[in-house]
Amino acid sequence: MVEKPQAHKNIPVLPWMRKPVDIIDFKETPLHLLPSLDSRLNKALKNVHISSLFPVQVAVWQETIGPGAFERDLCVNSPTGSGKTLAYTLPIVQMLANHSVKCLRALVVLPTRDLAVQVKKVFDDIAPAVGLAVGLAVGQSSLVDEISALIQTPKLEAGCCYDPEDYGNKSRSAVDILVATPGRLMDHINTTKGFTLEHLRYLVVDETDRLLGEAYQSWLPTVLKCACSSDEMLAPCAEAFPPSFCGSFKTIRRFGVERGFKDKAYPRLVKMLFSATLTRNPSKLSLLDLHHPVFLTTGESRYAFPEKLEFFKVICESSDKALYLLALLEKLRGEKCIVFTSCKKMTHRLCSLLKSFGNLQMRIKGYSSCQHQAVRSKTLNAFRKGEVEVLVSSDNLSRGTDVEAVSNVIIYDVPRYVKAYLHRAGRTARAFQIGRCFTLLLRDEMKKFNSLQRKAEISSTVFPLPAESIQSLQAGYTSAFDKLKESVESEESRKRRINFKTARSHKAKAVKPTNV
Ligand SMILES: Nc1ncnc2c1ncn2[C@@H]1O[C@H](COP(=O)(O)OP(=O)(O)OP(=O)(O)O)[C@@H](O)[C@H]1O
Repeated sequence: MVEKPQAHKNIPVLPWMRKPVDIIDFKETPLHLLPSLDSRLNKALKNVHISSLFPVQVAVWQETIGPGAFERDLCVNSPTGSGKTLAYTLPIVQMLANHSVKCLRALVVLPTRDLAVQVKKVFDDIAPAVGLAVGLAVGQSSLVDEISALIQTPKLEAGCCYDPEDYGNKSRSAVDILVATPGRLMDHINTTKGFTLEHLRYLVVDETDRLLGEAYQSWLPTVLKCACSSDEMLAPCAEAFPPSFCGSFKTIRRFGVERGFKDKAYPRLVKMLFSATLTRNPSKLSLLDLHHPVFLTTGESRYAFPEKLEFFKVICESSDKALYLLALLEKLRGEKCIVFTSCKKMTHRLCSLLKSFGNLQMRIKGYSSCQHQAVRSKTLNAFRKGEVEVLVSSDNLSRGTDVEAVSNVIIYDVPRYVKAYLHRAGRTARAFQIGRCFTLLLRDEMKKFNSLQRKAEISSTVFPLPAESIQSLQAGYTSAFDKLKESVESEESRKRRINFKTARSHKAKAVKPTNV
C-alpha cells in the first residue's frame, strides 16, 4: 500500500492524518475475488444485486478483515455516494458472524432518524444471512415497543414466584447490532433495564463531523464510558463526569478473551468514523480517544466530489429567481430533482409557489423540520418510489440521504460553506452514476460563488435557459406569486391573532388572585 503525503500541509492536522491511505489506489473488486468473504454473505449481497465492492469498501475490508484485522481505529473520508455504509456494515457482520451468544456487540450512531432507518436496511440485507439480529433505537415507535424489540426478558412460568430484581438481571439483548440516534440511545442507556454496552466491540460514528459538532446530551463520553472498562477508559473528557453520570447503569467490561490486543486481556472497542467531510479538528477528534488511527481518504484534495457529477450555474436577477427555477424544472421534466433552499421558511414558501403555478404538472413536495417526522418519512418514501418528482428541502435532507435515481440537484440558495455545498450536491451522482448539480446565482453572488468553487476545486458551466422559455412562464408565474403573497399575508395575520390571544390569556392568568 502506498501512503501518500497530504497536500494541505498548511492546515494544522494530527500527525497520523498527514499520512493517509489513498482510496484511489483500490479498485472495484468482484465478490469472488474478495479474500475471506463468508459465502453466506456473498449470497446475501448477490440477492440485493451487489456483485462487486466499491473502492472504499475494498480499502476498509483490507484494514478490517485483511492483514490490518481491526488492529487500528479507522477514520474514513470518502465522497458522497461512494458506498461508505456497506464499507462498515460488511466487515462488522463478517466479524460477528460466528458468535452464538446474543449480546450487543456493534453500535452505529447517526444524526437523524431517517438516516438510521436507511443504514438499518443495509444491515438487514446481510446480517440475517449469518444469524445476526439488528435493532433500531430512533424513537420511531414508543419506548415500550422499542424496548421489547431490543431486550429479551425470560419467560414467566405460571405458578412460580419471581424476585423482580433477579428477573430484571436476567434480561438480555435481543440484538447483536444496534443502529441508533444519540437521543434515543441515551434514553436506553439511562433507563432501559438489561440494556448494556459492556460487550460492545465496534462503535461506528457515521456523519462524524455532524455528530461531533453537536453535544446531544454528551452521548459520546457516555457511550465510551459505558463501553470501556474503567482501566481502559482513557477519554480525557470522561473525568469531567461524576461517577453517577450513567445513572443506575454500571459497566464492568468482562475479561472474556475474544481477541487480545498487545498485553491487554480484553477486546478493545474498535472505533470507526465515516464522513464525506471528515473533521480534521484535533480537539474534536481527541474526544474519541482513537487507537493508532489509520486515515483513509480519496485523493489529495480537501474536498472530493463524486466522479461523474457535473456542475452548472444559472445566472438570474433576484426578482425572477423563482421564475428561472420554474424554467429549469420544465427543462428537467420527468427527472427526479431535489431543490435545496436556505431554511425551512424558504422551503415552505418556494414549495407553495411551485404548487400554485398551475402549468407545472409535476408532483412537488416539501421536506422540512417544521413537519412531523411521520410526514417527512412518508414524503421521502413517496420520493423514493417516484410518486413525487421534485422535493424541496433545506439542509435536513442534505446529509447521507440515499435516494436512487436522483438525476439533478438544484441549489436555489448558495450555502456559505463548501461542506454544505458538497453534501447537497452529493444527493445525486451516487454509486458512480452520472448526475448534475445546478446552482441558481444572482449576479452579485458570483464573487462569493467563485471563491466557494476555488475552495472546492470544482468549476461550473453556464446552463443556457432560452429567453422564450422564461417569457412563456411569466404570466403563470405572476399569478402564482400573487397567490403566494396573499397566503403569506393571511398566514401572518393568523399568527398575529394567535400570539395576541395567547399573550392576553397569560396576562389574565398573571392577574388572577390566588385564594389558596
Ligand atoms: N458495492 C456496491 N455495488 C452496487 N451498489 C452499491 C455498492 N455499495 C453501495 N452501493 C449503493 O451506492 C449508494 C450509495 O451508498 P452509501 O449511501 O453507502 O454512500 P455514502 O458514501 O454513505 O454516501 P453519503 O456520504 O452521502 O452518506 C447506495 O444506493 C448503495 O446501495
